[in-house]
Amino acid sequence: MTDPLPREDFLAALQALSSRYWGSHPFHVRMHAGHLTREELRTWAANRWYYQSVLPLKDAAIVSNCPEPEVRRLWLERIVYHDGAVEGEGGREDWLRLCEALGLTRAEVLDERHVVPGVRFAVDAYVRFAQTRPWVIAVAAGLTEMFSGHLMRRRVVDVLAHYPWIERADLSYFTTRVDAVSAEGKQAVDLVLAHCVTRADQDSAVAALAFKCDVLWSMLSAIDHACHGVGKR
Ligand SMILES: O=C(O)c1cc(C(=O)O)c2c(n1)C(=O)C(=O)c1cc(C(=O)O)[nH]c1-2
Repeated sequence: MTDPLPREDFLAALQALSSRYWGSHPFHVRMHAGHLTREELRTWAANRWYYQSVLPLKDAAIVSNCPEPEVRRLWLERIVYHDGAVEGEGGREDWLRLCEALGLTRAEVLDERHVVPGVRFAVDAYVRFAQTRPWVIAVAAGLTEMFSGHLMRRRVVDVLAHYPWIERADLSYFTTRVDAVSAEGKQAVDLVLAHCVTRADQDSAVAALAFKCDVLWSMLSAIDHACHGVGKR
């Protein structure tokens, strides 16, 4: 059997996947350069809504597969973060407010009429992954959060600079999320490093993170195609 990687090599193998992260996807590049139309931003927001809306289902799948009470306790906070402790609060609500600021009605976001098949397929694959794989491997898939803090910070600056009709308050999803996502990324990486102790588990964790990078990349490709009239039903 192959020896496990030393902790720093395992961490480096995970971090090396940042090159496959959706930060460099052409759609994000165009967004950050100010090249998207209002209609394209609306298509993005309505489609990404589908990702936002299923994150609690993904996290609940991790909780349901995890025998460790201290991990379950930590992970429940993620569900509450997105769903809010009460109606009208939380990440979900902040995303809906962003959609409204971009000119979408709540009803057309909630009924998912703009969600294209490629986005649904990619996002559903992420939920299915969490339902069917060991909890720590599903946690490893979420390690894209390690890369997202930097991207979100840039997004707020770039969007405010290039789309003058968008106000800072409209971006509260990102301004609120940015610290939480960095803390969650740190928490998740510590769990993965502590619980993936065999080489086989380490390899599965790296493969899980590569899979998640592909999920995110595929989502944006489907959104990009939809903006060009391809892939819409
Ligand atoms: O704006 C972004 O670029 C971005 C990326 C990611 C990510 O990398 O998965 C997440 C988020 N945002 C996010 O807001 C979020 O709540 C989140 C949860 C997860 C996850 O896999 O559990 N990723 C992300």
